[in-house]
Order: sequence, then structure tokens, then C-alpha cells
Amino acid sequence: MNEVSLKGITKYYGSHLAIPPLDLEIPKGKFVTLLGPSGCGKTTTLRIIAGLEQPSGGELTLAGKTVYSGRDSSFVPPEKRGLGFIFQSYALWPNMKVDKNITLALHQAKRPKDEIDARLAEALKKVQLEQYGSRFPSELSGGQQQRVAVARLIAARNSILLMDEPLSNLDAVLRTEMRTELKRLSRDLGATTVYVTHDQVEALTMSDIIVVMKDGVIQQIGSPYEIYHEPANLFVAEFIGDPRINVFDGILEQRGDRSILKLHGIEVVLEQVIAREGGPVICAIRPEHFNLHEAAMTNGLAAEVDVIQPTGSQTILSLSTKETPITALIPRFVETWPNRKVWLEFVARNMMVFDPKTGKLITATATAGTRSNAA
Ligand SMILES: Nc1ncnc2c1ncn2[C@@H]1O[C@H](COP(=O)(O)OP(=O)(O)OP(=O)(O)O)[C@@H](O)[C@H]1O
Repeated sequence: MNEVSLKGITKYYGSHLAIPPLDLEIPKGKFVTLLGPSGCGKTTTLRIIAGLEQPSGGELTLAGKTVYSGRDSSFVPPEKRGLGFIFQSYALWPNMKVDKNITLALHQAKRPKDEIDARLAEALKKVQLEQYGSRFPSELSGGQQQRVAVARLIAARNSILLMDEPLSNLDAVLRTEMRTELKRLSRDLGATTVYVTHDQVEALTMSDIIVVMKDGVIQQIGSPYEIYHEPANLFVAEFIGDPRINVFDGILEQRGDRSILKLHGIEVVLEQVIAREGGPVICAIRPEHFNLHEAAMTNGLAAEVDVIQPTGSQTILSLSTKETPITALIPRFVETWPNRKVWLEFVARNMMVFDPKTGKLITATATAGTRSNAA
């Protein structure tokens, strides 16, 4: 049974339809991220699950219990849904010390004192704030306050956790640390987590399942691998990946038993035959999927290295060609490029092809990229 189930959920703000009928099934124990650009309806969807927003129609079930139904207008309020929240602002009570902030809900639920003390100690230990129980939130750094919010979730032991951009106020180093902590928390609690972000790195690093949304409509539901390597459409392909995927206009030609892509004067023989008539298509290739050559190649795209940006383990190269700017990513630290002229080889296996009218993927690039799982 799915832990969170949305069936035909809609949401109007006045006459504005923010969420057209939305179906989403979230399996128990999974870390699911709602990802998309600003205004795509991620927060509204999360607030509907939380009960902070009343839908306009549809049905919502949590752990098999209907908490909203448009049919009879039944609505279970947030405090009765048994959910744990962590939002952008940590929502700590400023006038309560850390230990009270963590245990407030347990006191309200009239749990026995021994149990509350034990859960508090465990939660403070998990977030390494054992010495901070008697401080006020204002006496803590932003990262420590965030950890108090995490400790509150640990102590509450909710089986469904809802998180809305919880890391957006943190600096880069803390953000990476907290990413690990939240992922560990979700795993250790065996919780079903619904996480909202517009940050694709967070989505890729933390999720079991990513739900990509645009204008309130789900574009794709898949594992991080599928979303990255087999994007359902051009929107997903362009939204995921940093640096962005390179996109070209191309022509598909069927020649004998081969499908060939022609773009910018070069030809790429595709590994699979595409079962459709030849004609204009949109091709896309990720920056890490070029091979760069110093010597001229007949079937390589001539380019000039324009800007070099080393990021540490990788270097982003901005290249110019006669037709279009291209971004390439190479897996080493590069500061200078002796001879600016290069030839870009397209790796056919990694070329994605999209329908120019619908934007839908027409090649299944299941073999793209290298998928590896530690033994
Ligand atoms: N209280 C409100 N009143 C009117 N319109 C709203 C309200 N809240 C959200 N909307 C609209 O609903 C749509 C979805 O908003 P929502 O906040 O869910 O998007 P989001 O993807 O979470 O964006 P962001 O990342 O910027 O928070 C947007 O068009 C927004 O303008």
C-alpha cells in the first residue's frame, strides 16, 4: 500500500488553477522529492499533504486513511495527521529553550516523563547538540537551529516527514552536511519523506524517487538515474544537469537499416534504429559526453575554447562553434588550454533525440552514462 496517495487532487486560488488534477502515489519508506522551477506547485502540493492548504477537489490518503475527500468535503486538520514537518524557517519557538522546543509535541501528547527524557537525549545525541539543551534558539547558529528542528523530528518519530526547502538558508558547507544528515535521518527512521526543492543537486543526491513538476503538472516520476539519463521530455532534460545539457536542431535520416542524425554539418550514426520517418528533430547531449580532440577530425565539430572554469575535480569549458555555443565538462583540473582549437566528438550512445513538436524523448537511452553500484 502506498503511504501517501493523491488522486485527482486540484487546487484553485480564486480563479487561478495552481494544481490541475494531480495523481501521485508515494510508497512507504521512500524519499521522494518534488522538484521544479519556482511557481510549479511543489509547495502547494506539500501543504495539501500537510493539511495546511485545503484542496479544491480530489482525494488524499495517508497510511490508508482518507484525510481529505472532495466528495464529502471531509478534512482532517494538520495536527491530527501524524506528520513531521521541517520548513525553510526552522519554526522554533524563540521563547523556549532547545529541549522544550524538541519535546513540546511529546508533552502535548502527554507521553510519560521517562519516555520524553529518553527521546530528548537520543535526539540531541543524534544531532550532536547534547550540550545545547538549555540554550535559547537565538543563542545558536543557523546550522545549529536547523539541527534542533531535525532533533524535533527524531524525537517525534513520525512515519511521514514533510520537508520544504529546509536547507535553503544555510551556507554551502552546512548545506552539504545537512543533506547527509537529513538523508540519514529519513533512512534511520524508516520514514516516508516528501521533500520540496528547486535544487536539482539536492534532488539527485537525496532521493529514491524524483517527481519533476511544471505548471502544476507532473512531467516525470523516476529514480535520479532515470531522470538524468532518460528524461521524458526536453523540459526535464534541460532542468536537470549542471552545467545544462546542450541542445541542437538536427535532421533525422533513415538510411538503409540505420538511423542517422545530421547536425551542424556532421553525421552521427545512432546505436539504435529510431522507428519514425526522417525529418527535423531536437538533439541533446550532456556536457560530460563529448570527447575532445586536439587534432582535426572529419566527423568532429570544430570549436574554440572560450572560457575555462575549473571547479576542482572537474573543469567546465565554454566553447564556441560557427553555429552555437557549447558547454563541455572534463573530469580534471584545467587552467589553460594551449591550442584553443578543438574538435568535439559526439558519442552516439549518449545522444538524446526529442520530438520537435511535443518535446518528448524519442530515443530510449537506457545505455547512456555509466551506472555503477558499489558491490
Ligand atoms: N496563497 C496563494 N494565493 C494565490 N496564489 C498562490 C498562493 N500560493 C501559491 N499561489 C500560486 O500557485 C502556484 C504554485 O505556487 P507554489 O508556491 O506551490 O509553487 P512552488 O513550485 O512551490 O514555487 P516556489 O519554489 O517559488 O516556492 C503559483 O502560480 C503561485 O503564484
